[in-house]
Amino acid sequence: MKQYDTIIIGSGQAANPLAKKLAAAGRHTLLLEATHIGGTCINTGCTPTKTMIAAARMQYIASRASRFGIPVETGAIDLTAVVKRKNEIVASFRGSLEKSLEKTANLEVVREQGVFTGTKTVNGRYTAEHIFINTGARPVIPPIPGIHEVPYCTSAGMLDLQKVPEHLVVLGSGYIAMELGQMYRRFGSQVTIIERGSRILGREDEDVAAAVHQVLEEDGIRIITHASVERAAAAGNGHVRLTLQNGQRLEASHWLIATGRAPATEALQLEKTGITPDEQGFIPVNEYLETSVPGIYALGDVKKGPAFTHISYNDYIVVAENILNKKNISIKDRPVPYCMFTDPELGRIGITEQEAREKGLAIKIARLPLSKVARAIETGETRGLIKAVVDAQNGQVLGAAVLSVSGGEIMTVLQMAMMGNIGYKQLRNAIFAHPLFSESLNNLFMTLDDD
Ligand SMILES: Cc1cc2nc3c(=O)[nH]c(=O)nc-3n(C[C@H](O)[C@H](O)[C@H](O)COP(=O)(O)OP(=O)(O)OC[C@H]3O[C@@H](n4cnc5c(N)ncnc54)[C@H](O)[C@@H]3O)c2cc1C
Ligand SMILES: NC(=O)c1ccc[n+]([C@@H]2O[C@H](COP(=O)([O-])OP(=O)(O)OC[C@H]3O[C@@H](n4cnc5c(N)ncnc54)[C@H](O)[C@@H]3O)[C@@H](O)[C@H]2O)c1
Repeated sequence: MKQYDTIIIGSGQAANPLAKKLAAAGRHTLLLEATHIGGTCINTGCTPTKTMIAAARMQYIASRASRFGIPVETGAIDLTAVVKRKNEIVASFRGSLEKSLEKTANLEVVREQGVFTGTKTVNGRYTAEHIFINTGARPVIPPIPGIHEVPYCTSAGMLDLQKVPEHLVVLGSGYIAMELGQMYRRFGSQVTIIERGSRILGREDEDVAAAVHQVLEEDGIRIITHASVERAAAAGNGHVRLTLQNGQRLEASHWLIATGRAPATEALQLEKTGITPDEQGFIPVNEYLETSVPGIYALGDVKKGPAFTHISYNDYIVVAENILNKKNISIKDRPVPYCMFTDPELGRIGITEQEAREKGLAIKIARLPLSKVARAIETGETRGLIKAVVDAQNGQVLGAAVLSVSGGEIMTVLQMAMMGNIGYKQLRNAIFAHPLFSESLNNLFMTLDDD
């Protein structure tokens, strides 16, 4: 049995900085990774999608150039070149991470799947007092009759296609569906999105989701809501025939399943540690990310909660500070900003209007269409809106949605205001450089000018 101070299972977004930090603090650390160093974010998530979405935006800009007086001829996109650029960027990110882990003293990286064989024992030969589980999540495949007899893709497979799909049908309408659906539409595919709920982006406010819906329809994407696939069957030449619950039939050259992600806990054999996952397989943790077994922690998507890279990274900060610096940092009430990388982007922070009303909070809503923003008009990017939820009593910003070019960056300005307790009246009168998108925060909060 090899004894370590720390074992980390999975090279996710918390694992890598944590491994380096603990090793540097003199703790003999083992990092086990089943496939690629860098986890989902670098290999099949954020990095590759945002790299390819940049190509789709380039195509969009080129296609509109003549409206700006610039004579640009656009043709079919070269998907092979797009994928090659993506592979190079992914390889460079992964390569530099691998190198930095390799040269970390006190750290061993082993390419193995981690499986518990005892409370604090992994793979029958490694043991440690502290064990961190950072194994992430995998796509959920819904139990649709016929699904396993036809070809379908998950998000990872969509990033390696060498030919633009003729007709891409996307199941689901979360971030993956929105980002990849719009990307392939811009690459030249016919795209249909199927959502079982009454609208896309079910967690967002209705007006915000409606604005995204409008953008996608303007881009030529067909969206079918209240729809579920009753069965799937092969339709010849590699195509798939999907029958909806109302009898409607769709023929897809490619079928993307984007119906959510489930925690990667099955292979861990958690029963050997005494940890009981919840009914969806997530590992329950307390506000310090400790599981029910002292010394074992769960970080990132494998625990329940928002599944984003920056949240997993913050999980690392929380445990590193608490263990090494004897702090008492909790994940309770931490801000959860996020950004959906459609074009325009949807930057989000804090509470939605819907959540605030359900809680019975006294709120004011500030709303500004991008068509009223000088910078948006000048740059020809008037699609979208900015919306903020404000505490009616003390004027503090409680949440915001920014559907705009650079919407994530503008949202971050509002996040900073929330972190610094800067109320809407200060933002309304603040001096922002003209003509920035962020300058429109003056106008956004002028819409609340009742005093
Ligand atoms: C298509 C896509 C796009 C995304 N875009 C964004 C984005 O723009 N912004 C954002 O914030 N988030 C995005 N996300 C989400 C983001 O990728 C995750 O939230 C993030 O990677 C955090 O993951 P993690 O730290 O939990 O672990 P992961 O990054 O999922 O890594 C887990 C690692 O553990 C390994 N592993 C699993 N089981 C075992 C085992 N038993 N033994 C050893 N190793 C194991 C896996 O191989 C993997 O390498 C995206 C996700 C997808 C799928
Ligand atoms: N920009 C980003 O930060 C970003 C980008 C991509 C992914 N992610 C992360 O990846 C995770 C997974 O994303 P996702 O888009 O797969 O899932 P999701 O959970 O966000 O959305 C799934 C959607 O599929 C619908 N759905 C589920 N089953 C269905 C069915 N059988 N038929 C039709 N519709 C169905 C749901 O109603 C929901 O709208 C998210 O939690 C997110 O945190 C983040």
